[in-house]
Order: sequence, then structure tokens, then C-alpha cells
Amino acid sequence: MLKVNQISKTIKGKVILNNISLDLKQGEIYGFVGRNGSGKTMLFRALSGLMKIDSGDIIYNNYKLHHDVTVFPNLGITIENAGLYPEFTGFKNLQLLAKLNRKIGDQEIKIAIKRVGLDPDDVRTFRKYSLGMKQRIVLAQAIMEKPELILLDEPTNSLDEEGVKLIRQVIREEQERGAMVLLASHNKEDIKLLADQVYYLDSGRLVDEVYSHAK
Ligand SMILES: Nc1ncnc2c1ncn2[C@@H]1O[C@H](COP(=O)(O)OP(=O)(O)OP(=O)(O)O)[C@@H](O)[C@H]1O
Repeated sequence: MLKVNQISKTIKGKVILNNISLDLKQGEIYGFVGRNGSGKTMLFRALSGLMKIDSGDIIYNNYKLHHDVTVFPNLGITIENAGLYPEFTGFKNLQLLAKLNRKIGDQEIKIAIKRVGLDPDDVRTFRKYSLGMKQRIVLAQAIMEKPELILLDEPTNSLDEEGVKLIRQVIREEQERGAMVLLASHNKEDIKLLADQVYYLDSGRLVDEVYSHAK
């Protein structure tokens, strides 16, 4: 259960998040749509603890962000390039990140890399990856530890048709495993095919619940 109570954030006099409240359940996929600059990425940054909010609370499974934890323990997030080292292979990068909390071994990392359609034994360094490959490895990093809460910001925007299909399947599998997935996307098809409920952001404000349907 993710509970967001009236969170707000202003940067340099500009309201970025305006009194946003959400009540989200485990095992659901939530879509977030809205124009460029409407606040989707900033909302995800706030939920991940990467950006401090000015007011309001974010509570996940009884842990209050910035109070009980600085980051939720069971969180997976895709951030562009995710701080990956350009001179290491995809596998080596994920191995380094996995070592930070020692929850998984090489086998799980390899499984995650295969799930996104990449080769764990690829000797190419991250720097030489195509845009789509980078996007895939970043998703592998987000899911490799089987997180309960997954924040995906535009996970398919650099992918070819086959990649889009595969990644949608991975997102569905994560939901089936019981994860809660928050998905920001300009891809209407992603939202239509995946989201159980869709929220619309406009100038940092949650304007509307576009639709909700039980699958
Ligand atoms: N580091 C920053 N410092 C100050 N303002 C920022 C920063 N990053 C983003 N913003 C502002 O925050 C607002 C929301 O941006 P955000 O990136 O969350 O939009 P978005 O909905 O994700 O857009 P897009 O669809 O283009 O990804 C915008 O007005 C943007 O200019």
C-alpha cells in the first residue's frame, strides 16, 4: 500500500508538485500521463526519495519516507542511465549495484538481463550500448531484486517494436508477481494495455483519474 498525502514541492518559485494525494494498492499497474513538464518525473523522484518534498507524507507499508527510511527498501526504479559506468559491461554494472545490498547473486542478475532481451555475456561496455539497449539494462537493474514497488519513467520510448512488446510483457510479469508498478508514459498504447488505473497530471497537479478498470 502506497499512501501519498498532499505532497507539494516548489523549486525556485515554481510549483512543481501541487498537493498530490494517492492511495495505491499492491499488484496494480498505475499509469501517469500528462504533457511534457507536467511533473511525472518529479513525482517519481519524490516517491523514490531522490527529491525531498516541502510538505505532505509518503508512506509505503508503514514506512514513512524521510522519517523511517531515506529510500523504501523494496523499490525498483528506472532512471535514465541509472548511474551506470560507461566503461563496464551491462552485467558488471548490475553486479556492482547488486553488491550494494547483497540480496542477489550473479544468477539472478543474468536472469534479469535475459528477461529484457539482452545477453548477460555481452562483452561490450555500456558506453557502446545503443539507446534501446541502455533502456533495457536500466529496466533489468530496476527489476533484478524483485522489488515490491516499481517506478518506471518512460520505459519503452527508445525501443523497437519487438522491444516494446517484450518490456510490456516483463511489466505484466512483475505485476503478476505482486509488485505495484507506477508507469509514466507518453505511449498511449503502453498505458491502455498495461494500466489498471490512469492519472493525469497538469502543471504539477493531479487533475483527474482518467479511467479505472479491473482486469
Ligand atoms: N532539476 C530541476 N530543477 C528545477 N526544475 C525542474 C528540474 N527538473 C524539472 N524541473 C521542472 O519541473 C517541472 C516538471 O518536470 P518533469 O520532468 O517532472 O515533467 P514530466 O511530466 O516528467 O515531463 P516529460 O513528459 O517531458 O518527461 C517542469 O516545469 C520542469 O521544468
